[in-house]
Amino acid sequence: MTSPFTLHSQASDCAARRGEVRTLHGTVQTPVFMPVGTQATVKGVTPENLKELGAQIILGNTYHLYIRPGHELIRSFGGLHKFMNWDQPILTDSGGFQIFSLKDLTKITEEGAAFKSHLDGSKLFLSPEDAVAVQEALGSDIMMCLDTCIPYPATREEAIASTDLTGRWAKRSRAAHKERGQLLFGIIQGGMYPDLRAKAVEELVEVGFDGYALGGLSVGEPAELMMEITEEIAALMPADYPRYLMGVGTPENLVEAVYRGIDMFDCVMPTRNARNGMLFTSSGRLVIKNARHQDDQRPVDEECDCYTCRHYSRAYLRHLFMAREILSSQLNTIHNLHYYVGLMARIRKAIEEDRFAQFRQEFYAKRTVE
Ligand SMILES: CCOC(=O)Nc1nc2cc3nc(NC)[nH]c3cc2c(=O)[nH]1
Ligand SMILES: [Zn+2]
Repeated sequence: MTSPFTLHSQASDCAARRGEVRTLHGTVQTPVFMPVGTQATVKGVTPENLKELGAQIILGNTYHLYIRPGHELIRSFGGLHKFMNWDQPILTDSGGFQIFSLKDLTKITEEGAAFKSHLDGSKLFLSPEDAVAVQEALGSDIMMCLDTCIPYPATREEAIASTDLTGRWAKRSRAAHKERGQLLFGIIQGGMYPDLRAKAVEELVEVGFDGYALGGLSVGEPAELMMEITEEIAALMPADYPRYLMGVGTPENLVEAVYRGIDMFDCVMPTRNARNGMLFTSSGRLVIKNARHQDDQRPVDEECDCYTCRHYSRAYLRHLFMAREILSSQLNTIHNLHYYVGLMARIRKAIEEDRFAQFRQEFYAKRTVE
């Protein structure tokens, strides 16, 4: 197994590292934040907007695309890149998380997951092999194994049963994946039990993947617990392979997880919060509908050079939001994604210059809660 990951520099005073992941559609500089594009679009922005704000790689969602428009249709267009006009890397999740979040609609057996479509209630089934086949049809650069995401809290027995099943499914996913340049990542479960997670790492490394993801976190557990598990398990994940923390997180979560050795992140927060009028800035969060922005001529963030901050005032963005204008989502999303992608660029530079621990101090010093 040759690793797609190259380590450029390791921080001298913490686990943070600067690297790159080679994929079919290009090399991704890490640490990296991946905007979420669930239904073959990052909601509210075009691929050109994404390139301008610096996005390197985006997430597609297997479950949603399987349900609609269907992976065979997308295959007939030459895959997801062509279908959505995005020619840079795409990571597709197995959809496991979405299927299991429809929990009352899902039945898990050794064979796979039987579930009802959230669109029309029709009965569907995905085995680990099916999930790989769907992602191969989509042509994603990084595929994820079908896994079972353990809810929080879960008993040790539940965690053991679910983690062991995820391990058997990972073996089947690896066997089903024909080597065509697409990368396949394994997902570490284990609930909030470090010994179960350590065992899961060992088993997945034994099977051999192109990268390893920490699953089953950011599922409602306290932030401290998420960081404890991340710290302990990241240290056990192969240092010469990409480490991906799924579904995380706030800007603070990203800084803390990079500090503990994580390379890759995805989260709906910057895009979803943008549509709800919650904007990220270098000094904290800003709620645009707040009356105090009504006649404020300043941009969202004076330190931001995104398209939105270069052309529009807080007053205008508040007006668009109050009027429920479509442009509100577009401009707010451009700003929030620029903030997240820009934060990762500043983190990469800090690690290159071996001053990440200092960067982390300064990052907190500036955050006065708005
Ligand atoms: C992105 C890879 O996803 C998968 O294929 N399965 C999976 N997805 C998750 C997504 C998550 N999002 C959050 N919080 C917002 N936690 C997550 C966990 C998983 C997971 O365990 N397994
Ligand atoms: Zn901005």
